Amino acid sequence: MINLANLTKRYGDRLAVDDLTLSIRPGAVTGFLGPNGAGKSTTMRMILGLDRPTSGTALVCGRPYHEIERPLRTVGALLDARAVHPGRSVRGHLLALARSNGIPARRVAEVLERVGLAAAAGRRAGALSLGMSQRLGIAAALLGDPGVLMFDEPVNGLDPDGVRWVRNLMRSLAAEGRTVFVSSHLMSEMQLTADHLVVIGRGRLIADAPLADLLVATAVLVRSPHAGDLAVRLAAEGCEVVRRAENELVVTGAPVERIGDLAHEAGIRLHELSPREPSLEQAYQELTADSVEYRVSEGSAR
Ligand SMILES: Nc1ncnc2c1ncn2[C@@H]1O[C@H](COP(=O)(O)OP(=O)(O)OP(=O)(O)O)[C@@H](O)[C@H]1O
Repeated sequence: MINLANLTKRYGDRLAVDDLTLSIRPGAVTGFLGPNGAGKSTTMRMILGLDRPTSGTALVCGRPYHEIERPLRTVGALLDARAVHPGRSVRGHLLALARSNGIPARRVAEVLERVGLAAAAGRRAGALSLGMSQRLGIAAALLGDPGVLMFDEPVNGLDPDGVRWVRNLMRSLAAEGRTVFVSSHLMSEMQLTADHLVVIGRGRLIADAPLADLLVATAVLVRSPHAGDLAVRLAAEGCEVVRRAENELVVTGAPVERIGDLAHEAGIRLHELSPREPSLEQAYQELTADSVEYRVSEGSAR
């Protein structure tokens, strides 16, 4: 459990984090969303005792970070995957961390196995690809078997396999009853990963709600030459289905990805699959419209 109460950080005349009060609960993946410069990293750094709040408190399991004995056993974090001693081996990096935190050395082999780096244990940490560095950073976070985990943009720069791997890991860590707090600017990713969302803009809390609440209005238009069969299938999954024309359905109650997967599993061809109402991406854009610091104008290069 992480508890923030009136958490505030000011840099000069700039309010990076502005009076945040919220709780991040165990047994769920909580996505932490916000445009660039919204204050996500600063919030995470304050939770980890790396930045001092100007006012307010950030508690992990009821205590400020600096009062936690052997903190790696309580909270593990990945903030910057490249922050390793480049000359050390993968195993050596983790062993040094384990030693300085009173963690038994056998945990090193366990976490290397869990993140799929067992075969790379002897490689130099500085020579790893970005994806492998992320895995090493995650291994370090898991070393003390902590109940609270925080990841700052863990899928940045990963290929689709890496992204899927991180997603599954987050979900399994939450299923084990841990608190998983993960920042991202990728709404589509959070839509697939998170159970709960915290959205901030210009340091202020914009939304703190279950993912399902932010997706409530989502309806998906589906066109298929076998719309009737698909409608039966979707209804059996608990979706609400309106047949608008011979080949056309409007479906609510499942995200677009799930509908596509169901059609695929049933071997039903689709001619169109498109969200009609606000998706999380759209809901997020509306929520943060007033708080984007640097906006790219329509039509300019991205
Ligand atoms: N050490 C610092 N000194 C001065 N200003 C800072 C410092 N660190 C962050 N800021 C400012 O605080 C605000 C919040 O930054 P922060 O990095 O927390 O945002 P973020 O949501 O993590 O953004 P991004 O997604 O771009 O990483 C920004 O305006 C940033 O310029």
